[in-house]
Formats: sequence, C-alpha cells, structure tokens
Amino acid sequence: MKTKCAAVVLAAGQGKRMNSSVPKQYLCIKDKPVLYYSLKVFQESFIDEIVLVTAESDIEYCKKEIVEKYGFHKVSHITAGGRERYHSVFSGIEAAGECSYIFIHDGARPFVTEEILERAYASVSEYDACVIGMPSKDTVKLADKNGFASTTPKRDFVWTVQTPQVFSASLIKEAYGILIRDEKRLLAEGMNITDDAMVVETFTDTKVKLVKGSYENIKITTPEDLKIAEAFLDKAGK
Ligand SMILES: Nc1ccn([C@@H]2O[C@H](COP(=O)(O)OP(=O)(O)OP(=O)(O)O)[C@@H](O)[C@H]2O)c(=O)n1
Ligand SMILES: C[C@](O)(CO)[C@H](O)COP(=O)(O)O
Repeated sequence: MKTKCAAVVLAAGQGKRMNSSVPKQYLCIKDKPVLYYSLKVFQESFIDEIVLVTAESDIEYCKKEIVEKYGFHKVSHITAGGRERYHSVFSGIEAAGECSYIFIHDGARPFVTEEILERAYASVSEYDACVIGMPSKDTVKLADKNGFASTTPKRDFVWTVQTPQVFSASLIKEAYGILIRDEKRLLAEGMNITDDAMVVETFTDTKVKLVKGSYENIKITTPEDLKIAEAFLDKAGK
C-alpha cells in the first residue's frame, strides 16, 4: 500500500526553442497533444492527485480540451504557472493537497512510464529525494568562458537528468520556500535554476538519489523531437 502521492505536471512554458506559435505541449504527436501522453501515464498510475500548471490564458482550454475531453479525473487543480519553470513548480506544489510525496514532471516529456514512476516511488520512500536520469552516452566537456574544453568529468559519474523529480512534500516545500524568498539575491549572484534537484541540493542537507529512467523519456524541445516521438509511438504500435 503506497502513501499519498501528488504529481505536479508542468505545461506553462512557451516552447521558444520549438519555434511554433502553438506551445509545444499542445502540438500533436500522431493525433493527440504531447500533454495528453504525459498526463495519461499519471492518470493510470498509483498517483492520487495531479496538479496541472499552465499559462493563465490556457486554463480554460486545458480544462475543456484536455482534462475533460480525455477524462483525466485525477486532475484536482489547474493552476497558473509563472515566468520561469521554477515559478511554475512553486505554484504547483503550493496547490497540491496533503500528501507524502510530490512527483514533479515536465508536461513536455510524454514517454514517462509507470515503471519509471514505480522506481521513483521506491527510491523516494528510502531517500526522501530522487531524480530520474540516465548515464551519459557521450563524453561530457566542461567549457571555459572562451569556449575551450577545460575538464572532462569521468563518464561513469555523468548522468543527464530527466523528470519526474520526486521529493517528500515537506522537503520540496522547504527548499522552494527558501528559493522564492531569496530569489532576487540568488539571481544577482548568478544562480541559474534548471531543475528541482538542484533546489534541494542547494538549500537542504538531503542528498538526491539518481534513479534510472529511460533513453526514450525525452523532453520535446526542438522540432526534430516530434519526429523522434512519432517513431517511438510507431515502435510501440500506438
Ligand atoms: N515558465 C515555465 C517554463 C517551463 N515550464 C514547463 O517546464 C517543462 C520543461 O521546460 P522547457 O522544455 O524549457 O519548456 P519551455 O520553457 O516551454 O521551452 P523553451 O525553453 O524552449 O522556451 C515544460 O513542460 C514546460 O511547459 C513551465 O511550466 N513554466
Ligand atoms: C528539469 C529538466 O527537464 C531536466 O532535464 C530540465 O532541466 C528542464 O530545463 P530546460 O532547459 O528548461 O528544458
């Protein structure tokens, strides 16, 4: 028996790198929006409640054309996101009801699976904080400010991270509380917040466990990702 879990599914981005007038989470792969695939996995899983975060102007559209149309009845709130991803996360975790764990997921990652959610649950139950990712297939170089390779981290220790990123509810609320309170100063100091794990790494003593996801759990970011996504659906016979 699992303890209560909420998911915050992020769909408030503008998708600038996709170069499309329609935000990428609403573009179709085959005949369904990217966001449909992401929400479906959470809807059909052990997750109890889903908070969907969208642009304020898209709330009505999401309610009618995604949540009601596809029967995603676990969506308890559709809440407005903010300028940056981390603002949207903060809005989502504030809206989530009483729960033990919060799964934060990019709505633009349609190939998350129930197995990934199960692995994340097992890990967060043990460590309080985990992030889905995969060992890097490429050698990674850290660049200096002039564009020269400065260091080559040992590849065995390099992971690229995905979502969901999963935390005990009290931990993630504490970490995001500090981030939002000190945001101005942190930005002035040059902090660039690109995922949730780094918020926990920076503001708490809890170590974030890395958990294997899948190389198919891609984020739809640029136009070629839509072609790759179609190929994944073809392969799965969907
Ligand atoms: N202010 C923001 C920015 C991003 N996201 C969400 O966070 C996920 C990952 O972000 P990313 O791929 O960077 O999405 P965009 O910000 O939409 O893309 P871009 O950076 O190309 O503009 C997406 O599901 C996106 O909708 C969000 O909810 N609120
Ligand atoms: C959270 C994330 O999906 C992990 O890879 C990623 O960091 C989101 O960042 P983006 O650069 O805004 O896509």
